Amino acid sequence: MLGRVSSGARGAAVANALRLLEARFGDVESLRHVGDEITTREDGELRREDVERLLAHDTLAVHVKGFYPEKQALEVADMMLADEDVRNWSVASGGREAEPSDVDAVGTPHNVAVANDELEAYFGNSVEAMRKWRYHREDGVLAMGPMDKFRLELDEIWTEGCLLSREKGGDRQPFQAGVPRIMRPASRYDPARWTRGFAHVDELAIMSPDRGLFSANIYLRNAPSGGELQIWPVTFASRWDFYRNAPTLSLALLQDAQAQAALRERLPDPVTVKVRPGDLVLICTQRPHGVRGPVVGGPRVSIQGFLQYERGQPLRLEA
Ligand SMILES: O=C(O)CCC(=O)C(=O)O
Ligand SMILES: [Fe+2]
Repeated sequence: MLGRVSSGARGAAVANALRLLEARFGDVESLRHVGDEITTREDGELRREDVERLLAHDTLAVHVKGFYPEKQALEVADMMLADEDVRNWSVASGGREAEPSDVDAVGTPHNVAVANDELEAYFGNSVEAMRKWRYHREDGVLAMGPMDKFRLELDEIWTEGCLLSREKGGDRQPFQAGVPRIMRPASRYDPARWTRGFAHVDELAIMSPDRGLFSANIYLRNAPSGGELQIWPVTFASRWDFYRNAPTLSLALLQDAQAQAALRERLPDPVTVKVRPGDLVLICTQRPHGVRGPVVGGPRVSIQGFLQYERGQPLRLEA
């Protein structure tokens, strides 16, 4: 009888097979994205045709300038910076201990709640956490938060609409639509720390036109220097393209200076998106992307939500 192979041994064997495959057939250059890079809208309108192009991987990003009023974006950013519930967005990657990341979150992102076994608190607080940014101004007027506007308008324009993801069991509580992200200048220079920004994927998977993981970011306040969104223009839509380049692509899961340097050397140069307070940018998070570092001179504030896409189903927003 054959002995059972331990999952660790199997993992190592698979990794080795993929390394051999890449040495023989890998060709990152062949993944270079063809077609449009950034779809930019100057009029503040989120359009169905633009979302369609993003989901079909015809464009690297949809950039809607002035989606949310700039003055209000700065006001909401100040509320976020003053919030007491700030925590570091650290999650373990590549089977390693959780490491501090260069991003703070206001409240708790879902993946952090999973890693820390805090799902009960996450779902107990998700509605309240969203309503924080839907607020009464001093003049008594009710203001809609940036993610509120995005959810409403995406629901209006998208064929199957847009919903919040919901808890599987329990009370079927909603996920949060978005989590505020704060990036601050490094408090000290640490030569061991990678400062150019973390080029990463949030999910490592073949880019299918039928399903995928996307994200919506609404920018609320910029740092004086650094903080642009960068996207590496590669598309891997077939199994063959994916597996024969898998060892290189998987470097985008590691927040490690050596892996980051190797990844940047092998990928084509990134496309840089300059954003202003109030801009909305939609991307596919399976394609390497990151925030250009170092962030210098002041904090960068944004709010981010993930969009789960499955053809024929409503889009699902979660964070
Ligand atoms: O903050 C940004 O500009 C990028 C955020 C990000 O990594 C994402 O949306 O997946
Ligand atoms: Fe990301």
